[in-house]
Amino acid sequence: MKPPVPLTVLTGFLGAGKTTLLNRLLQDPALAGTAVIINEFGDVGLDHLLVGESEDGIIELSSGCLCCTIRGQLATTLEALLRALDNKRIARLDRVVIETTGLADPAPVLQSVLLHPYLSLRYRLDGVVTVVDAVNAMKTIAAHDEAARQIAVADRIVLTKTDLPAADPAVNDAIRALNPSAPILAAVGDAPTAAQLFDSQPFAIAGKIAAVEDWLAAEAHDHHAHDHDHAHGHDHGARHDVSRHDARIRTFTAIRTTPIGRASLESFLERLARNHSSHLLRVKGLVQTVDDRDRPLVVQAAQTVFHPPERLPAWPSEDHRSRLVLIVIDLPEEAEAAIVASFSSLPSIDHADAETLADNPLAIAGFSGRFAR
Ligand SMILES: Nc1nc2c(ncn2[C@@H]2O[C@H](COP(=O)(O)OP(=O)(O)OP(=O)(O)O)[C@@H](O)[C@H]2O)c(=O)[nH]1
Repeated sequence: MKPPVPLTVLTGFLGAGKTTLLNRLLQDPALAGTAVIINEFGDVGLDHLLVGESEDGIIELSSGCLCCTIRGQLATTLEALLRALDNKRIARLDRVVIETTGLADPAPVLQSVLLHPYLSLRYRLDGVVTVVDAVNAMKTIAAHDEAARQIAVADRIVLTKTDLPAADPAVNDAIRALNPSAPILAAVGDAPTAAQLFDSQPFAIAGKIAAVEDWLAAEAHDHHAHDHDHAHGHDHGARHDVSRHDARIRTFTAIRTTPIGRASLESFLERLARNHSSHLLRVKGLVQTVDDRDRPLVVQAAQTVFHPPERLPAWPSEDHRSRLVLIVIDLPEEAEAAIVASFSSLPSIDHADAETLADNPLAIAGFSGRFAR
């Protein structure tokens, strides 16, 4: 039998910086021959479009969460990769990286490989890399169990957003309380290399807090007892999701078919942040603006931190509609409908009032009110 293929799980809460890190790492020639499996919670996947310049080796698992309803799809995909390698349909498979959704509980993802009779022989769990956002982490750890678990199981931790003024210096201690041994590497400055993050010791429970063993054991029990059919306390999702996540968390997509004036977009985002800040977990989108229809803007927010939008050099797929994926908590349905309506019917005339917005005391933290050209 061929030597096992190293497999890395890349996790971290919503918007922490997983795709950004992956994009940078994939430019390293050491990672040629790496297959990337991307899973998103939103019902319109965007990450696979935002990774790298080509889609070679990028596999998008359909929407839903890897730790829940689509776990079977992960096993099928991992098996299909091995079959393609064995049948020489692909020349090499040097490594697999699985980027989980930000809401994924890592235990079921790990167990779906570790407990699988065939996959556990052909893949070697090389480690868990967890991305932690220095601005939002303290709040996130307190509010979402998954975020604490992602940190606790990590073999390597990458700390992002330490360059932002709102970065919280207490985050290191909070990480250490959950994970006493994983090296913490800063994403900013001397960014971690593939060699520092991959090929660590194989994933092991030793050195991790005792709860990690309990979570994995509980998951192993569920795995055998139910063959994982989201039976244990999962939300059977009235609106969009069938997952184990808090029923308070929802995702929806706003779509717009005509280009937006930049000032209108800025004003929309400003209102979104102002009116719904406590409900926003993630906003991510590709937006067609009036002034540059061929180069979409990538709009990004992690909770209340709106990152400066960036222009892509071209549309990454045939679909040129503006799409905004939102993941929200406790957002009333009427507010969701209002956001969708407002995004889809904004006036497309650009009022060019960016300066007024930049001076606005309600302007979005971390966002100058101006777009990069
Ligand atoms: N200032 C700053 N911004 C960062 C850093 N890392 C990531 N970002 C920004 O954070 C935003 C979200 O980054 P992503 O890489 O898309 O986050 P993600 O974890 O893949 O998000 P999901 O897959 O939706 O959970 C983007 O606008 C990034 O440019 C960092 O170290 N500093």
